[in-house]
Amino acid sequence: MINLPLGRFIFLDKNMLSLEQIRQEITALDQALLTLLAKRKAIAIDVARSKQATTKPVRDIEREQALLIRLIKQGAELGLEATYITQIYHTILEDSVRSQQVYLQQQVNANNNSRLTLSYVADSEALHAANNFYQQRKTPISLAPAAHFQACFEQVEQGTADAAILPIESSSAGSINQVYDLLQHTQLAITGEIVCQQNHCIYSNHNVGLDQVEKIYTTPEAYSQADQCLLPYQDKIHYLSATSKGITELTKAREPVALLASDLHPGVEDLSLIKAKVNNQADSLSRYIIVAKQSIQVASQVPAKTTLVVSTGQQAGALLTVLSVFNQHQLPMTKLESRPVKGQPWQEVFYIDLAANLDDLAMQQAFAEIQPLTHHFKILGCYPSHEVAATQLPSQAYVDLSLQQSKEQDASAAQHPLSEITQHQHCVLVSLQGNDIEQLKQDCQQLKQAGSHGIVFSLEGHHDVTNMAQLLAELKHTCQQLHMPLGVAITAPVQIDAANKFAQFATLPWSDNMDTISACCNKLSIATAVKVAPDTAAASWLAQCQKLNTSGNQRLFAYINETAKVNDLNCVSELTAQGLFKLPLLDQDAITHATRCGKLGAHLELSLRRDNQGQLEVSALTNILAAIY
Ligand SMILES: O=C(O)C(=O)C[C@]1(C(=O)O)C=C[C@@H](O)C=C1
Repeated sequence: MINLPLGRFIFLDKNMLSLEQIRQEITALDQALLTLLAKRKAIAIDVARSKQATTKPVRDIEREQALLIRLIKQGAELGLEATYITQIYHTILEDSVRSQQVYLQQQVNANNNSRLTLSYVADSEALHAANNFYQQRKTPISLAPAAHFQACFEQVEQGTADAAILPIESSSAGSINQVYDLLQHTQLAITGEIVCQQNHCIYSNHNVGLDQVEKIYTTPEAYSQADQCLLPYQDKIHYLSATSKGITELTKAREPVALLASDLHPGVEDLSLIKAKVNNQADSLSRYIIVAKQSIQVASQVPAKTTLVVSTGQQAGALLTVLSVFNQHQLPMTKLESRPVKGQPWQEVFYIDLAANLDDLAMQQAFAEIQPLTHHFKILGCYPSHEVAATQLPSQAYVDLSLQQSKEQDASAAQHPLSEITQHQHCVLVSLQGNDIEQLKQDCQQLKQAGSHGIVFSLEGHHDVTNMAQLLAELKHTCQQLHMPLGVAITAPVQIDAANKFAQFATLPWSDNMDTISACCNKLSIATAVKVAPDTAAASWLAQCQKLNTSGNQRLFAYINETAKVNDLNCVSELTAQGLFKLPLLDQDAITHATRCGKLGAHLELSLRRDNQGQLEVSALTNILAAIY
């Protein structure tokens, strides 16, 4: 029998009570939870005060890891899943870090929380980002809508607004050139950044499919973030200068028409959602900057970014010389953008973001060194970095936790077919195969309950494009509902289009015919892991790796079968150390290391099979993959 969490038994007892009574109990529990969360948040400010005195950085990753491990252990005793705990605590810790940063920033900038007039382009999702940002700072805002980005700059320069929020880049469509060009000449300073997730969706005035709509309205910016899904409907696309105009068109039209818009755009909530999350990339992030007349200081405990603009002239190696100064002072560059200079054909200025505080000694030294190397050099601002990356646990911690838990499990639970997953519940991808979608849906549900983090569906034997698309569309839907990533194991080029459309990552077998594998990788737009062949000679490793590296897929990984010979591992490690094997290699060491750096989560891949009686069984550990999706 599956080891049911304790909570389920309590739930059965509660069936004896009326729904009303149970809901009252839930309401009381929620109230108690909120009171505790508010207390925790208040204590975070005490921590910030103590850090102000000791100048310790706000973030303490080791403390967070220890806290998560302790909570996962305590949670397991209470029947709570590890993923449930880590998800909740990532949110709590993010809020704690942000609250501390806001407090420390207010100390160094003497912020009095008085009302601020914020300029923004009226037709944009920026408002949503700004509301969250200023709410956290307990700063009330009045809005000053502007018709375009230039008007935002003008309002702040002329004093009719205190600050402006402007989009600067999106992770799927790149930089917003107009805003970069306006930064070239402004006297304003960048005082903040906001990064937020954006989902583009298709809305309509009728509840119909895309085939039935006559027109699809979009702005060029929105289109560039979701063009792949609209390729079959090119003749229906109508461009508009603003999404709000599209909303007006949809309200006016009698016939079915559609609009591509961000789900954060005001007004979309009154339309029918006909296709959700159509972004070319699953996670589409938008980055905004805040500009104001006065630059700000960033407290030394808070991670900072500094943005500057330089021009170097066109002599050979000029930009390289400037960038190498940052390298020598170990100042990480997070963004480099070039823009043409108006009136000077083929001359360019470079915008550089550095992950460092302007007051750092290394920054001051670097700036002193680069000034003589540049024609033009201006600091656009130093501001708190918005990103608070969720702390990952080292994979060894997961292994220790599952070993400890498996020891504590009674013998009958250990014999359950899915107990292999339960034992590794924090780090498992399960591969499964088949044709029967109902059966597959059930399997996914069981796997989720047993603690699997995701699915790798084997496409072996699937060649019919239409059937494959139908099956994967359903599987994707099921996995989305279960919050599990869907990967596919590709065995033939005909499966690639469906993989790109429905899966979050793909695995490919290593093959002697590297041209075919390389061609597959080239066409895959999702993260792709290529399984490493056993017993390969060093020269052949290199040749294969070079082929893959020229495939054009930027999210390519090699991964090693756990049963690979020690010889293979040594050979690849040696070549990697010499800088010859350039594909990121996901062996156990790499995963542990990456997880420690908070970059990748470790996942073990198990296989799900059915025995002759149709009983589920999980094979022993087969592969090790990292969370590349
Ligand atoms: O203990 C600290 O140093 C804190 O700042 C508190 C806290 C937390 O909220 O638990 C928040 C941020 C740190 O990264 C670690 C823990």
